[in-house]
Amino acid sequence: MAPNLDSFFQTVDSNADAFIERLRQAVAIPSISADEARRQDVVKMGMFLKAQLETLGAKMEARPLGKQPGKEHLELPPAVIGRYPAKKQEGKRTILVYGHYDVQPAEKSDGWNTEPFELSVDDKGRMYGRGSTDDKGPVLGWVNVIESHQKAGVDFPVNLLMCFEGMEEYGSEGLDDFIVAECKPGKFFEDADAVCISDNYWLGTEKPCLTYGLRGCSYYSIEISGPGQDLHSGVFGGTAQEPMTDLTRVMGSLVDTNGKIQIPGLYELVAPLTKEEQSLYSNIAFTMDNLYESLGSKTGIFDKKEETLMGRWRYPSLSLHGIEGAFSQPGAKTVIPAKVTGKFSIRTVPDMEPHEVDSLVFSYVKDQFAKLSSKNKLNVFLQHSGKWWVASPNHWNFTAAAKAVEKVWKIKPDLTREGGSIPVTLTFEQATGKNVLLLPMGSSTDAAHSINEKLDRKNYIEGIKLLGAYLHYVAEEPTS
Ligand SMILES: NCC(=O)N[C@@H](Cc1c[nH]cn1)C(=O)O
Ligand SMILES: [Zn+2]
Ligand SMILES: [Zn+2]
Repeated sequence: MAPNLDSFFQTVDSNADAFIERLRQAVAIPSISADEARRQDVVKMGMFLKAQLETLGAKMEARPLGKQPGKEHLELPPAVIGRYPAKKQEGKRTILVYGHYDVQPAEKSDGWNTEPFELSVDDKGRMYGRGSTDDKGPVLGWVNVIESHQKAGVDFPVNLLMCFEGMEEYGSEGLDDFIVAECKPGKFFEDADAVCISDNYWLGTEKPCLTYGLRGCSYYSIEISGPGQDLHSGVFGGTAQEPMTDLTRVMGSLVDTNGKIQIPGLYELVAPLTKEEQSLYSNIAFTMDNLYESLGSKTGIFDKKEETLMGRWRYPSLSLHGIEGAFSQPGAKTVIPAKVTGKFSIRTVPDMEPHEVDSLVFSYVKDQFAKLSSKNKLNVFLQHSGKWWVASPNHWNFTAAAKAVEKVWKIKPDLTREGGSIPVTLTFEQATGKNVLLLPMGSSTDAAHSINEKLDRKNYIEGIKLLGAYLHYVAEEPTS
């Protein structure tokens, strides 16, 4: 029997302003995991979340994850874990949900139209702010679901286990071992029947999706050093070998303008495209205009949607991210940087094994540098890596989510994969041995990681209904 969700939905609608206020408070905490100076804010955000859930009666714990690898002076932010209702309801399914309370860096001077850490809602209901869609909106979605059930007087349909981390945008450091340990018998997550993660996006702006695949991410640094300190280019230019010159040439050799990775052997690690898989792409509701809208330009590599989707989901990509130590301020400083560190990452796909990718990368970078015959020094290393994940959508967890989408959005969802990475997804699948579903709240134009990140009010409020409806359907769905 379909669950009666009317009073829950009405309560979400009548509390919408309070839920937006909750998001405003969360966005105001600059919980940037990549910035050491913001570590206290990351912790503050974790404590904010814990307090909100405790007020609603959830049993919460902030679990320490130890020191940050490579930065032993820094404590990792805690895993905020919880259970709602506090006491297990026997005979009901247990659903484990995951999200992250850290965010990507953001400065107004990057080009934001509004202050990144002040939620700013425009007349079209677009709620701008760092973390609004990635991932504070979806994480607070679960909090709002609990509150709406209480206010509506509706019985909570499942046992909810929660796992919220503060280092996702920095490779989920410390979390894998914690999850594995907590899924063991007698531990916090032992009785999870299925897992749900809301931390990705629709392909366009109109049609919701359920996601069953992610690319992995292997993130590298190339460090090149030479002079003992930064130099005056008038005094030393033409007489010193310059680290930045070497670095840009090595970085420029990694990938071409059309995204083709230049590292020999890399594409040989990729699973071949089958006829069956090839036929899936044309049925996905996605257009080149969806791409151009979210890209903010028409500078896509491919002209066809199928190639674009495959380029995003099932082939690897290599992106250059930045150079630490390089001059990047306005003006015309005539400096020769003494040491520069180039950052790039490779999004990996089935069947690429991260350690095989590493060894191809390291030997290619070393070869390219050797070709320069430079007297400078090279050090190339992996910062972090997370493996790709592809699951089966033929499972009651996905069936329940599809019913919830139809109930809330009045349309059947597309089944999609995603170009981004959520490193712990695979860890949850392996540690629990249960199905993992990605259930996105935001849309393709949300600009996660970019300037002017936003979440549409409609996606937030209907998204809260979707998460709640999913819990009701998943409670009733027969085992598949
Ligand atoms: N919303 C998920 C997300 O943005 N994930 C990050 C994960 C990551 C990997 N390395 C650094 N961060 C992503 O970039 O896909
Ligand atoms: Zn995220
Ligand atoms: Zn992110």
